[in-house]
Amino acid sequence: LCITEICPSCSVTVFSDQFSPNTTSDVAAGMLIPHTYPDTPIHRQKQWFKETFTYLFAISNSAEASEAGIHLVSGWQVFKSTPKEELPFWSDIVLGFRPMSEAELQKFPQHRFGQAFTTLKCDCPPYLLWLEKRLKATGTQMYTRKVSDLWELQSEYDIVVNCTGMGAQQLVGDKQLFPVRGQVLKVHAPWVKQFIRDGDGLTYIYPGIHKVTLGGTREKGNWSLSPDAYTTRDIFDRCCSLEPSLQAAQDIKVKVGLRPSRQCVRVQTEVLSQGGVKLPVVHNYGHGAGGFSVHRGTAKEAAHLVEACISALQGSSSRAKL
Ligand SMILES: Cc1cc2nc3c(=O)[nH]c(=O)nc-3n(C[C@H](O)[C@H](O)[C@H](O)COP(=O)(O)OP(=O)(O)OC[C@H]3O[C@@H](n4cnc5c(N)ncnc54)[C@H](O)[C@@H]3O)c2cc1C
Ligand SMILES: O=C([O-])CC(=O)C(=O)O
Repeated sequence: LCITEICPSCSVTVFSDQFSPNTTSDVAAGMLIPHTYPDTPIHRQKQWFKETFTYLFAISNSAEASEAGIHLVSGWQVFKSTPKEELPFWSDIVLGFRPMSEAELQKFPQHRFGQAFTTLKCDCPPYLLWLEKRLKATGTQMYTRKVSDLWELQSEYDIVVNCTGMGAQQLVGDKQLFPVRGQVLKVHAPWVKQFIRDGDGLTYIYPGIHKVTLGGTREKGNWSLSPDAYTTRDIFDRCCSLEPSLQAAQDIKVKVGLRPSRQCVRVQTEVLSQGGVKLPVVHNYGHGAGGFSVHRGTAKEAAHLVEACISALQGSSSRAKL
């Protein structure tokens, strides 16, 4: 979508072996709370988050909000002891960030410190379907197809953009990319209106428009997409200890996804070459646990890399195909 906005003269084709609701992004809670990428400079991560927050905040204030599944949500991040970094880098981007009061902390007898703020949440899959609709409206073609080698696209396309998430491990042999398995529950508990996140990142309660997401797990190197019954019970118990009213939650569904994790998101141009023929590839994958929080920022940066590739394609047809 960003490419169609930044490079409007391009024709864009999307190939994917899975579409919504069968992607990792469909499993996510979709909360805008960044995760830090250790090898990406903080100013770049902050810029990605700011662009994403600004973009979604505008949608949340528009008549599109409910179809797009974007809404503001207030709540608390609570800690058993005061964290080293009391002010995270994103504290001036979310709204109304402040330390929790003693009165608020009384709700969490096992926690000593907390941060209250308002952020945005994307409800998935509605947000993904809304994006798909907007993309189709630009004339973009979408096909179900698994790409086994980027070079197979060379004869038909001038530039390839690789947004394959965990699939990049096989597709481009990226050994720095690893899965971090996450299991979550989606439950019916419409009285829960505030988000609650344990600062250790393991337990969270995120109310969406129709369902509340209860999490979670972080299992590095585990490729299993099968729900685990013991883990379901454990997540439920942990969430009930933060919000006891969840004991009355109904209609519990279990979902599992593999976070495409890396020390840094790979937003980068690479020029493949075979027998003197070149194929520019713009990579945009490796968003780990924070893809929703930075998706618009990384997509815009990738689209600017595409723009630069188009400028570099001198002598080729004036109408670049992606
Ligand atoms: C349990 C859980 C909770 C999460 N909660 C949050 C949250 O609250 N906030 C947040 O910011 N992030 C969250 N995340 C992280 C977020 O889900 C990911 O960062 C994000 O979904 C990654 O998006 P992606 O488009 O790169 O990958 P995907 O959604 O996996 O999309 C990749 C696409 O590429 C396709 N593909 C792959 N290989 C090929 C190939 N060879 N040929 C053709 N197509 C291919 C796939 O079919 C798929 O459609 C969570 C993740 C999990 C698992
Ligand atoms: O950590 C969170 O708050 C939710 C999330 O992004 C994840 O489970 O990956």
